[in-house]
Amino acid sequence: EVPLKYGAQYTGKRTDEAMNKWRGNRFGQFIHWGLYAIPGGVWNGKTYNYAAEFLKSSAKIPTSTWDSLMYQFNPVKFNARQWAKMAKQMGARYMTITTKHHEGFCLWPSQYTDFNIGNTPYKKDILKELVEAYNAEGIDVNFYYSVLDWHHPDWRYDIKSPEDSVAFRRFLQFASGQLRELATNYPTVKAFWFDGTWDNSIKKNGWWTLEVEQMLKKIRPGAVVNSRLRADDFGKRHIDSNGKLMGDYESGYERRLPNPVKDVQVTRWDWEACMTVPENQWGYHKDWSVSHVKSPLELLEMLVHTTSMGGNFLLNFGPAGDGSIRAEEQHIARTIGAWMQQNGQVIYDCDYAGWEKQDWGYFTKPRTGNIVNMVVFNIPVNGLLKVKVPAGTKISKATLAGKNVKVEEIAKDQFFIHLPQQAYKMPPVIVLEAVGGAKTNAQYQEAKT
Ligand SMILES: C[C@@H]1N[C@@H](c2nc3ccccc3[nH]2)[C@H](O)[C@@H]1O
Repeated sequence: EVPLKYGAQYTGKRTDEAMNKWRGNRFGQFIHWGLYAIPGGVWNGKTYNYAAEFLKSSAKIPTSTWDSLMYQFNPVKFNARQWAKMAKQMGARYMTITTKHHEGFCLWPSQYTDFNIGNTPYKKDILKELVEAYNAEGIDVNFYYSVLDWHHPDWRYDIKSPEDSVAFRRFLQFASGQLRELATNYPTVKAFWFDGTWDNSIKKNGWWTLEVEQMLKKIRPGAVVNSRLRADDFGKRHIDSNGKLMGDYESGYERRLPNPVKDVQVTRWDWEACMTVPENQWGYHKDWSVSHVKSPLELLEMLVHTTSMGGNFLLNFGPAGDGSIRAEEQHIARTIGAWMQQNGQVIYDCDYAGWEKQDWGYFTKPRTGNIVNMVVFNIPVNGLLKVKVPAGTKISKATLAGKNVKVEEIAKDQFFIHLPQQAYKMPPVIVLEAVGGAKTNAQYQEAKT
């Protein structure tokens, strides 16, 4: 091991109450909302198909022009309570909001920059409205914060001169101040989701990333911080030079999920995947016809896949500039919500079962008891669902929607589960009572980084 001052501060999963709640939440709503939602990917009559929140760069818009969008921000259809009710109905247990994205515009009245909601026609503190509305629905609120800031004159992509060092040190003070005010003024915040931390300027200031993590946890004991913030003494990010995860959970899965067979080592720590509905749109884009738009079922399968590997799934919504939620996203919330209403118990507080992944779908395991859940996405044509279980496991009971289903042993540690013949519109859940059987030795090598 190399001695590190700014590397991982601990190893293994946190087991304090705040982290157990963060882990058990399992399903979150990501919200990307900022000035980029006003043009929605279209500039001077031209549609840019790249991510809408990058329109400033894809349309090569000067900062002064982009920043004047602030004077147009007046979301007349914004209703925080309606958003929160929709998220509740979807079954989200937490919500992560972009307090400030790469453009540098702040959804809260920051004392550290005028480029904030207070100087828009809307004027009011949108962040406060959202925190209160979501907390009132029993939904935890986490803050996304982009360190990368296209607006701030002291931002640097790299440090190549003494002037760069002086400017960037001022920038880091600015960012620390903003984070302090976010942690202090919104005391119910539960976690911080850092982004925009991949540039050399941050890699060369790993000390600051540890200082921020420690400051936030001092102001908000129990706060959860993602690995994406952190760089160690040598600029290694997420995982330090000794192969140890920094921060409280691994946050490298952006628009992709770990493979349930090849990437099973991800289960050794907490992690979260964030996902767009189109191929690559986080902010509102007027034209979703240019790429595949994932169906509610595709997204539900990703949620179950994530839970089955011990991770959290953060599904993105990009509200329009007027504060409305587009029809596709409302449909997703309703459809997933209907299934979660009946089956949330196989997601919330559930984890990796340690059983071998099979083609029919995914296993999840509640924290306590000898239950293993099967979420079936691929229904066998003959109605006989073949299940392999760890050596020596006996299945004492199997139920589908509370009714017993026949379990027929067909070989050592292999069973047919007789599925009721019906049209399955949504994935059925089979609850197994399983006893005995050694947990498959899901031990894995420490990551070699
Ligand atoms: C969580 C996601 N991360 C941001 C992002 N910025 C990027 C810059 C370069 C390459 C990929 C990026 N994703 C996206 O805009 C979104 O906020």
